[in-house]
Amino acid sequence: PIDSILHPGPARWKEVFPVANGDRQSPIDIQTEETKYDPALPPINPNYDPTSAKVILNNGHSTSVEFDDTENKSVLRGGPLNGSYRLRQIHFHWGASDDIGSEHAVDGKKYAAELHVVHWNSDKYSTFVEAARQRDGLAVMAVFLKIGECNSQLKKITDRLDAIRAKGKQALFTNFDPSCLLPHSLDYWTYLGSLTVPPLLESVIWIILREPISVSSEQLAKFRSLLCTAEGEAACCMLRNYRPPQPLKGREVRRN
Ligand SMILES: NS(=O)(=O)c1ccc(-n2ccn(-c3ccc(F)cc3F)c2=O)cc1
Ligand SMILES: [Zn+2]
Repeated sequence: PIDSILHPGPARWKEVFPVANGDRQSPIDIQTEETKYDPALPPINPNYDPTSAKVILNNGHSTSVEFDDTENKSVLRGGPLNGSYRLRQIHFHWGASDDIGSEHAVDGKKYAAELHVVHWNSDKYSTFVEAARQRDGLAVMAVFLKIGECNSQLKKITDRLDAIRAKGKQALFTNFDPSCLLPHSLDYWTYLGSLTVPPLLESVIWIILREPISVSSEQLAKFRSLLCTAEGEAACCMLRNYRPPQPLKGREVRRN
């Protein structure tokens, strides 16, 4: 199963998922001097209903908040997107220390962590799984987390992590609008890429917000105390879960 390949780490994923060496893999290191200003790019327009939030879970390689995506209650529109992309889940990536942890990098600089807000094209496709196999099927908005003040909005998540320490555990988590985790500015970079975790499908329109949000060192430590093992197994902490930057292979990165 996918879990067993996750453990050896990103270097061995290509043995099971040849697309790991594909032409539009993620994450990437964004060279800001090479990004192209596109005056035709409109603002992004997230519109989330807090009652869509359902559960917070530990899936063994990250923690995610899952949303009800059976109707168009929480959607992302605008930016590089054609039509509505329905919110499915949010999750995080982090590292073993505060100086690394993000998946995307900016001019070689990595942030302490990265939030991913995952959506699928509900105008053209009927399920997430179907959309995940299409070139324009998914849209993931990425937000960088930098070490600083305790983030009171993020506290709603970090305070629940002790209830889902073991892999497979979940807890009710509703009345949550992920817009509360977005920075003041919604300025972004955008490029065509992939899932950064197996099955590494090349179906993601990436929207990377240029302004980071803050996270305190103590909050970040709580993510690292999550376990990638189930209850009853020898405990193993989820110290890192980021994929390193992948070759750009001629792709363009645009900015609004
Ligand atoms: N880090 S990320 O690029 O945002 C990212 C990486 C991997 C996934 N991912 C992996 C498996 N799945 C998945 C879950 C349920 C399902 F029915 C089908 C999937 F592909 C998924 O959404 C989702 C998001
Ligand atoms: Zn992710």
